[in-house]
Amino acid sequence: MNPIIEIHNLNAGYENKPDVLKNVSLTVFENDFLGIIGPNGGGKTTLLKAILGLIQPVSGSITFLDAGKKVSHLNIGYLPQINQIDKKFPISVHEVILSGLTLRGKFIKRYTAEDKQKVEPIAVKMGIENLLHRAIGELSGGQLQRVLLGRAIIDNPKLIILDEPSSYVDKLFETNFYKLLDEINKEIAIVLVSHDVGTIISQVKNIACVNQSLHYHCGSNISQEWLMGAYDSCPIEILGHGSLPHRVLLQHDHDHDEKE
Ligand SMILES: Nc1ncnc2c1ncn2[C@@H]1O[C@H](COP(=O)(O)OP(=O)(O)OP(=O)(O)O)[C@@H](O)[C@H]1O
Repeated sequence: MNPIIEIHNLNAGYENKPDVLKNVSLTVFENDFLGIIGPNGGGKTTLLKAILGLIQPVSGSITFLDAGKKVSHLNIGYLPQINQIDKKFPISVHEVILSGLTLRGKFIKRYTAEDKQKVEPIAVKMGIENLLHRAIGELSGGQLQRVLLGRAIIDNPKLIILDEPSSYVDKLFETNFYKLLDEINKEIAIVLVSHDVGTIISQVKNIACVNQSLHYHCGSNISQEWLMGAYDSCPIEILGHGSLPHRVLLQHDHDHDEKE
């Protein structure tokens, strides 16, 4: 498997909190489906921001690769948490999907007719072609999620990053959404952040737990027992949640097991 992102000994954070991520190393592969879990405030979003270039590393490196060769840039689609979207903003589904196309390198910063033609096939793929002219304020949470997914993939990215995609949608939408992600994953690598460990277990190929440092767990065939063993230094609260195992990682400290 070819790596597309290699992170080595990354230290990153914010001006007033520079040590959110400590010594983080991680590889994301072509067609990977990597689940990122961890407690609130553990640094999951900060890791995504570092990958997206929204914050600069204090030290360490993030390298992008294409067919084994280092490249300066990787085309990454991002699907934000839907509570970050202002649904009152007067914009149509068509416009939101179109806005995922980068205008980088274009002399005239305007979408062409050719660009606009790319929207409909994406909407068909997402099953929202009948919503193209609706305002986003008229959509359900699940429909908006699909619109944002369409926006994330329209520019043919190598990787899409999804931050908590199943929050605020019901179980049926969630199941259908993950079927869609499986389809997309045949062509595009996915990094998925979720608090729902049950969802992560049933969907992803590899898992990373971020809590200042990062623990990587390779493989998709993860049993409850495996998870308990792998996280023996992290208190995990087990909750009943339909037929899926559902756990919440409580605040824990990876420095502790590194010293052992
Ligand atoms: N812009 C910022 N400036 C300063 N500190 C920040 C900033 N954004 C996040 N933090 C802090 O960095 C730490 C990690 O936050 P981050 O959002 O990466 O965690 P998370 O794992 O994504 O959390 P959650 O699961 O709650 O979304 C937290 O202590 C948070 O308060």
